[in-house]
Amino acid sequence: MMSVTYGSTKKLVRKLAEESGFQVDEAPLTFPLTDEAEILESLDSVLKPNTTLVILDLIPSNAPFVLPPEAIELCRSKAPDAFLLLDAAHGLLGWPLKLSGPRREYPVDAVMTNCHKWFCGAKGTALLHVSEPLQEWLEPLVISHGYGSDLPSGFYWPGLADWSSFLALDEAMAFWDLVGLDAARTYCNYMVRDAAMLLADAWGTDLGLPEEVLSTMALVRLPDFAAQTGEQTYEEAEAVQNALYTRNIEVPVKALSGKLYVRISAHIYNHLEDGPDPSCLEEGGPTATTDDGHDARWKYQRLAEVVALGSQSSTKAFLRPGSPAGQDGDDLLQRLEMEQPEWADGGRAPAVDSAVDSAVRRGESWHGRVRHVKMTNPPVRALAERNTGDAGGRELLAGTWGSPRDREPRHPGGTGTAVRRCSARVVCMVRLLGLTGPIACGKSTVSERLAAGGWPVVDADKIAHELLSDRAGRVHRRVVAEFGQEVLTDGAIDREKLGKIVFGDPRKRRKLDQATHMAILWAILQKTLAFMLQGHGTIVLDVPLLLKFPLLRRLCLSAVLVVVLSPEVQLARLMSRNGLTQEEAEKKIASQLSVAEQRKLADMVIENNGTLEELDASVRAFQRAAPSGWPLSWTCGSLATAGGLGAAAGVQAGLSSTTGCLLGLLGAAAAALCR
Ligand SMILES: CC(C)(COP(=O)(O)OP(=O)(O)OC[C@H]1O[C@@H](n2cnc3c(N)ncnc32)[C@H](O)[C@@H]1O)[C@@H](O)C(=O)NCCC(=O)NCCS
Ligand SMILES: Nc1ncnc2c1ncn2[C@@H]1O[C@H](COP(=O)(O)OP(=O)(O)OP(=O)(O)O)[C@@H](O)[C@H]1O
Repeated sequence: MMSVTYGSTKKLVRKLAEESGFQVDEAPLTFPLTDEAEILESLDSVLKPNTTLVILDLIPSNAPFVLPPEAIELCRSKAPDAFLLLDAAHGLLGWPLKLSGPRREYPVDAVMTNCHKWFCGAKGTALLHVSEPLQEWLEPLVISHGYGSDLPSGFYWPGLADWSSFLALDEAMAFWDLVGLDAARTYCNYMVRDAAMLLADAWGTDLGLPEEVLSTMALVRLPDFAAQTGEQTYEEAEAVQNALYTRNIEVPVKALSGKLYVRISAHIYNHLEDGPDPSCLEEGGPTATTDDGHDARWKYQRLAEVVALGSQSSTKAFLRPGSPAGQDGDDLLQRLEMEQPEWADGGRAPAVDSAVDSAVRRGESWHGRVRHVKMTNPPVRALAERNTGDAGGRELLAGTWGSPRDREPRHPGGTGTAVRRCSARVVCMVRLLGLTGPIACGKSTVSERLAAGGWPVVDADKIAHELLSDRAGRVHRRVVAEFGQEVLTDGAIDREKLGKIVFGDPRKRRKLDQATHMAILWAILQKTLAFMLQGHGTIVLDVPLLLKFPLLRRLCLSAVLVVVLSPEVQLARLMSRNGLTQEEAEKKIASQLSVAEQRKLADMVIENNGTLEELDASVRAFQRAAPSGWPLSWTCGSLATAGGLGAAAGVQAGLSSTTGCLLGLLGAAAAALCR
């Protein structure tokens, strides 16, 4: 391990060493560190061929540099048999930690990290990843029901575990999908470097680490205090840290190479004015630093000021803030409060406080409140909007997905109302999400992912194919009657032939629509009802020509998600997927509404110009951020409308007109009552 390895890890290793008699070597480091090569040299000096265990911090808490990936190669070459363990406690935001796959950057034997720090999960959540060949070494601390099955099962049943923190991780992941981890990291990095410079300038000192190894934290050397002599120790660091704490400043102080350093951090929930404008993320690097004197950086200013004043007084006075003014020198806190009254109440940024208060007043649920606070925080909102990049993203952030009723207080009438409302929701809760977009935009690709995330999909294209291929069916009959034998191959409708006819001719396309659309709608309703009866809460209706089904769109759907892409990418993907010439592909595209027109249908938009990985991230973010639950009246409205439409379709499908009319009337009455 290194001299800066985390304190509790060191204690554990030393205890194990005492018990088993192995030797512990610490790679020494001298601060300030000027070059990351010093880290490698230091490691090189302690690694031996018979080293059995190497524990490295990805970002050591005591000296937060990002471990150079070459350190892993070095360990592998100098200590080939060692078990390599990476402690990535600060890694889930600090560094793009890749555990597997060809671009695995830290190919170690095991990685562990908490999820509650930078990742914003609940306390008690963590991640342990062990490389496959070594997984058989791994034993849960408690042997229980799952033991002996596959590896994860062995860990699942340790007894009276409380799963709530673990389950809440979904919320954290959805949050990061929205905000974008890479952008967040960059934002924090600029902010922390900015703050570190400010402090070093104010104190006339230097940084403990070179800028290029910083992630979301930095070390800044404290100025020497008046009576300070010789090497500074851990105890002195602790005393200064406590002295700052009593002045409403919470910052870790470290003693490194005989000097004291503060470790500062930046997270995205820091108030916008604390750091750079998110425009620093645009190409060309950092632009705006907040140097215009408004209350930007007030926390850092305050730290700078308190320490600067402290360093002028005697160390003794600084360490005894409670002493009355005049005795033992200055009472710093009193002086500061006179000079900067707004600093006296210390602590939290006012904007966050008021956001929490107003959310609580509105009676939002815990999740809603957390999301509200996170999303109304200016830098978080700016980053998330930048990440999702469209009005759809903003809708999600504002939590307005679905009916405005979702924003009402959850349980205004007390527990009884809450329970009644909940049971009504359990019985009737269903959301029908329309998924549409121009040809080859990626609807099927998106719906596959939504289905993998647990939302069943009704696929209109697939329904159309099934209807066309049913030789005994009405649709088959009507199409053959309309287009003749020339669309058949071996007695079956040949979609390629039919496509060639209709995609070049709007009149023929209309004929095909007339022959198919009612039956398609009917089948959509049947399949949707089947999914509803199976108890699904959200059902996706993948309907490419949603515009042609206005009743379905307006009356039944909770929201419409449109997948869009640029015309060039669309053309390329269509040609490549269907093996079409440019002319054929252009004909198909021209037979539909333009991308711009389809956008107008959208309650939410997913852009699909990027890679499949990017699409994955957008879909996951969308799915996680979607609210659960759907107000009863909307569901009744949807059901009733579905009933009405179903009746109409039923007539079309051959039921008696009286039955159809009765069903339709019932549906319409229910819809009118409920909406
Ligand atoms: C024309 C047919 C035979 C072509 O079949 P093929 O297998 O080549 O294409 P596929 O069915 O996968 O459709 C691909 C895409 O073409 C577009 N498209 C299909 N039909 C139409 C149409 N009538 N008008 C405009 N665009 C259409 C949609 O974007 C669809 O996603 C087939 O699409 C069809 O039967 N269409 C009529 C039924 C319909 O409207 N389907 C869309 C479901 S809402
Ligand atoms: N982000 C992406 N990167 C690369 N290829 C993609 C991406 N998204 C979709 N594709 C590919 O583009 C093609 C069209 O996607 P898909 O079939 O999902 O579109 P669609 O909207 O369902 O098409 P249609 O309108 O014909 O039903 C497919 O070959 C798919 O694999």
